[in-house]
Amino acid sequence: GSVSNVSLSTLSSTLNQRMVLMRDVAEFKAVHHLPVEDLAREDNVISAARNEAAEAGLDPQTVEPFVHALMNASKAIQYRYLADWLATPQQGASAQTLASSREQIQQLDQQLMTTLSQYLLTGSFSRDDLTWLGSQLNAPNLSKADIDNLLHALTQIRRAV
Ligand SMILES: C=C(O[C@@H]1C=C(C(=O)O)C=C[C@H]1O)C(=O)O
Repeated sequence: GSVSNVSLSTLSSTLNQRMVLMRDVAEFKAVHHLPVEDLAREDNVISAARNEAAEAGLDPQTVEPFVHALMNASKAIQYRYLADWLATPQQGASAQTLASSREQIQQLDQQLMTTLSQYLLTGSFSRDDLTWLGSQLNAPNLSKADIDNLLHALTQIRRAV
């Protein structure tokens, strides 16, 4: 129905926005010699997402694999940028601060949970919807395997009973 079509396109654009932010995150980390993986931050992202999921009427436990898949894709995107920049260094880099990127990530994650909850009101993910969603994910440096992992994790998300 039209409600789920709207939710699905919101879902794809929110996911794209989150993954496009990874260029700034990678640039900041490159400039400041910070590692891509930050496990303390990942713990915060997971617990915030669980809270937002519960708030939005989702089963928080079913959201965790999806958030993990999202963070794996986010790290893979950053590693690919860093690898490319070894051969072609960035000139006059001017990324926003990591704190500001993380604020945006937090808001996008909240948006993801409310959108997912709305979408799942009308049923579970159909094969066609997953195919369409996969075709819309177009952030630079996102691989086919990253997309497959994300889509698989999406199908595990349930509304709270
Ligand atoms: C995006 C970042 O890089 C990695 C990916 C994270 C994410 O996708 O939320 C969180 C922590 C890092 O392991 C970050 O450091 O904020």
